[in-house]
Amino acid sequence: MMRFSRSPESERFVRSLSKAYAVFLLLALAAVPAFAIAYVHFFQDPTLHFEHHGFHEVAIGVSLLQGALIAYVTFHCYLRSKETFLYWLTLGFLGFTLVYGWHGVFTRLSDDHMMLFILFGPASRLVMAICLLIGLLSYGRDDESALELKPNSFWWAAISVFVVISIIVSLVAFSPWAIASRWLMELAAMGVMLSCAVIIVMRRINSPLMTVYAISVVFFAQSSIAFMLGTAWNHQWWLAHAIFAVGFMALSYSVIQGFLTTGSFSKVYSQAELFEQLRAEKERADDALLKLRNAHEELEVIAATDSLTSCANRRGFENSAQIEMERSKRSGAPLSFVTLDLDHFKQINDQHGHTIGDQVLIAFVGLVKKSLRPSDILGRIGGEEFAIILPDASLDDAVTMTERLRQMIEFELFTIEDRTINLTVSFGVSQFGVDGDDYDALYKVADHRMYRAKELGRNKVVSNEQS
Ligand SMILES: Nc1nc2c(ncn2[C@@H]2O[C@H](COP(=O)(O)OP(=O)(O)OP(=O)(O)O)[C@@H](O)[C@H]2O)c(=O)[nH]1
Repeated sequence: MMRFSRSPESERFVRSLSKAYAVFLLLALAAVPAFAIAYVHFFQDPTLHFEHHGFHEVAIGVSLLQGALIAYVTFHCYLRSKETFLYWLTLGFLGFTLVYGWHGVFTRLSDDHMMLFILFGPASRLVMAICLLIGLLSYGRDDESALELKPNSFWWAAISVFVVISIIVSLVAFSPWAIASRWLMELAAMGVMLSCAVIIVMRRINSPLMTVYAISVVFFAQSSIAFMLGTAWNHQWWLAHAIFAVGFMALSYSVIQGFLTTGSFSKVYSQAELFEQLRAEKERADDALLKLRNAHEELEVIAATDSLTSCANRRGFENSAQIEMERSKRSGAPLSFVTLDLDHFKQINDQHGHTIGDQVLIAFVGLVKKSLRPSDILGRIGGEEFAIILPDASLDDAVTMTERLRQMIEFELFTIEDRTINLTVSFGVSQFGVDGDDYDALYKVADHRMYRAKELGRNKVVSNEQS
């Protein structure tokens, strides 16, 4: 039966297709107002009006409340993240609210002083657009170390500027440039909002919040087009309000999400980003754990190794001996134990110095290791005393092997720094299960026999009590 299966190529193709479709959806969404504007422009009678002062005042009142609330929330985001972008966004909302308020206040003057009523609309959107643009230019570029909260005086100065702007707008409304300034401000607001969208696209800022932000500014830009095509109270004019309101609410939603998560616009994570961070964190933790384990193992090795000769130290040797004795117990294979002590080593130290003595110990260990089987374990018990575990070796095997070793050492000439040193060693041998059932017993017997070898004149192997 034929089955569909995933292949890297098909996966890549679907991924590219999905990405392209996501871009198309965003573009289509951003362009929705344009369709509505075109529809109203071409199919509605532009003289149709809905002049209702009370409704307008309520609508403006609601948007002012939203503006004030969102300015306050943005301000709190700013207090948390100190991002330059966020104080400009706060200023944008604040400026919009303060200037736009007059548009509502002068609703009932619209019949007699149309320009006084109208001009505050584009003025407020232009103020917001400029703040958004300046903020956007600093988006993600803050030098973390230099982030400092603005003093209170800064905010009072900003409020004063917005009040001054409102006064200027009022004055312009009564001037001969009123109509021209309306067009100029509307075009400027549109241009600045579009510039914001272009910057976001050019800088490839595609975090979820900034995507909503981009759509909002495109909505704002289109609301300016609708305002320019409409006249006060007609449907295009109301539609312009609606488009602006949708953009404003979408932007407010972003701010709320920013506030409820990281308090920052640039540091709000999508689910995908969170998973990516989680994966990276886990990788880091696994890596650290592995390093820790390796370090631990290295430490274990160091703790079980003699630093001078690099063979097992007393602790390491005893551990290995325990393991081998357990193995021998389980398998029933013989196991022998040898202790060895260098003869008259003090004389070597006295004659050649301690450093040469060290070199002799190192060379001695090298020689012994060479003659042992890989399964045999050599350990330095202390000073010039060593021990060997011989797995799978009966007492006879151990004696044969030890005798061979004894002779080899006896005839070896250790050459260290132009000095030739001769060495002999005394050995004591014991067998596991015969001379003792645990490490201490086995060691004690072998050590006793080794001292016996010393007594017998050194350079000997002793493996029983009769010697
Ligand atoms: N160079 C060097 N000497 C060591 C080390 N550990 C112990 N020794 C020396 O080994 C010598 C042991 O001396 P003794 O216990 O009298 O034994 P010995 O001279 O070997 O004589 P016998 O064991 O009776 O044959 C001492 O001089 C210690 O200083 C070491 O790490 N390096």
